[in-house]
This record gives sequence, structure tokens and C-alpha cells, in this order.
Amino acid sequence: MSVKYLSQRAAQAIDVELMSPTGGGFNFEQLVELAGFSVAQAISKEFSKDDYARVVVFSGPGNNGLDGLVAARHLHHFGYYPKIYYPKRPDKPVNNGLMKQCTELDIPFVDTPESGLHDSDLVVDAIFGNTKSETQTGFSFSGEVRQPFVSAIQALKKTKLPIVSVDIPSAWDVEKGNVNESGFEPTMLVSLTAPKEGVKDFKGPYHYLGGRFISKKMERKWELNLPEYPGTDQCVKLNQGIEATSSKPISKKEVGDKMDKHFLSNVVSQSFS
Ligand SMILES: NC(=O)C1=CN([C@@H]2O[C@H](COP(=O)(O)OP(=O)(O)OC[C@H]3O[C@@H](n4cnc5c(N)ncnc54)[C@H](O)[C@@H]3O)[C@@H](O)[C@H]2O)[C@H](O)CC1
Ligand SMILES: [K+]
Repeated sequence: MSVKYLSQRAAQAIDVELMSPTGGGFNFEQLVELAGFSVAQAISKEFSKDDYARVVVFSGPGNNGLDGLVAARHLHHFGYYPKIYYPKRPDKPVNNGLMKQCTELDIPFVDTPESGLHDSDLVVDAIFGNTKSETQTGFSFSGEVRQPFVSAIQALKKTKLPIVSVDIPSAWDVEKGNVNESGFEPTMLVSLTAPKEGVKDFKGPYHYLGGRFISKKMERKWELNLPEYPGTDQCVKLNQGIEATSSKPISKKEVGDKMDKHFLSNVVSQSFS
């Protein structure tokens, strides 16, 4: 059976369930840590530190960017030389903590996408992920990308370096994918929890799954059909050309039916915070 591709709404409902006291019982920092660790490990499987030691991580303003900061820290410990482009830094304990951890390791923060790409072997795209709407009226990517991320995404379109995208290539539509082929094509994608519908368009050679935090119970409930993670690995390589188990996207009603009533209301209040 092949792995299931998730609608944006289902992916966000699963995130909320993972963090619900009546669901998975995780806290947010744990998930970010595991997600970022899985990204670093997946990178180490395909891009050896002998050939791709100099890695620049582009981190966006949300949680996808936090995964990038965690990945940078682990890459440092794995023997790579990461640097970070992190232009918008929300003043929150988790962001400040991760920045401090990277600073303690002397990981440099660069001021422009160009200075990040200069003398690098590999780029990690952690700009946008399964972005929640800013308007709270829906779940679609909220309009046109704004600066400084327009320039960052332009730089990713131009670079010849291999790109590793975290969860979804930034500025692709989470459900419709690389609309009009206007986005960049990463070499590697690390989907978190389960691939999103939009990444059916992904054509690169390396597609991994990371974020090893789903119980068998949740996997059955959401019919995720996750592959087995090998041994102690935090990531698993997916076959190229995997198909969704169903061409019918999960409806809003189905997502609502699967969600515990206790945290149904939290989908809006928590997941948009
Ligand atoms: N369970 C998991 O798999 C986990 C996934 N995680 C990661 O979290 C992201 C989703 O995070 P979220 O914060 O909801 O979205 P983004 O990172 O994409 O960033 C939202 C951020 O971007 C701003 N924004 C929105 N639209 C625009 C725009 N058009 N231009 C500029 N800026 C925009 C918005 O204001 C927000 O600040 C998921 O993909 C995973 O990577 C976690 O690690 C937890 C576990
Ligand atoms: K991304």
C-alpha cells in the first residue's frame, strides 16, 4: 500500500492532534526538534559531508524556519559547516532559544540570500511549509510572497546548487503543487509526518519522509499507510513515483469527523498562533 498524501487541512489537524493532551501529548518544541533532526539525517544520507560540507539554511518566519534552525544545529554536530539566512526573527522563546544554540556553536547568520549561497555546496529551503492562512478564513497560502522572501525565492530559482526542501518546496501550493511551474525544483524533499498533496509534482531524485512521531493508533485513524522507518533512523526514503492511495481528497467533513471534539476548536486557536 502506498503512503497517503495529505490535504493542508488534514495535515494541520494531525499537527493539532499530536499536540493535544487528549491526542499525541507532544509539545511543540519536541515536534520541531524531531522534524529538524530528521531533515539533517536525510541530508546526511544523500549529501556526504566530504562533498557538501558547506550548507546554507534559508529559514522563514514560521515553524518551517524553526525546523531549518534545528537542522543546522544537527548538521554542525554531524561535521558539516552550516550558515543560516534568517531575516525575520519572531521574538519568541523557541526562536530565541534555537538562535542562541546555533550562535553557541559559532554557526554564522548571514544578511542576504546571496551571501548565503556564496561558497556553499547545498541549500536547505526552510522558508515556508504547510503555511497557515494569516486571515484565519481558510487554509491556503496567503497571497503573494512578501519581501524579503521574494528575493530569497528568486535566489533559489537561480541557483545551480542542489536544494533540499523541508516539508514542501517554498511557495508551492500545498495542495496544487508547482502551479504553472512557476516555483523552483528542489533536488531533495523531506516531507514531514506524511507528504502533502502538492508534492505529487515533485520530480527530484530524493524524496524522504521524516518526523517519526506518529503512533500506530494515529496512523490507522488517519489511514496514513506510512512506510517502516529502518532501525533507529528518523527518516525513510520513499519510492519515486509513489501514488496517493486515493485520488479523492479528504473532505472538510471527514477531517472534522476524525478530530476529537475537545481540540476541534483548537485547530483555529492553536494552529494559527
Ligand atoms: N507535524 C509536523 O510535521 C510538524 C511540522 N512543523 C513544521 O511547521 C510547518 C508549518 O508551519 P507554519 O508556521 O504554520 O507555516 P510556515 O512555516 O510556512 O510559515 C508561516 C509564516 O509565514 C508568514 N507568511 C504567510 N504567508 C506569507 C507570505 N505570502 N509572504 C510572507 N510571509 C508569509 C506567516 O506570517 C507566518 O509567520 C510545517 O510545514 C513543518 O515544516 C513543525 O516543525 C512541527 C512538526
Ligand atoms: K520549505
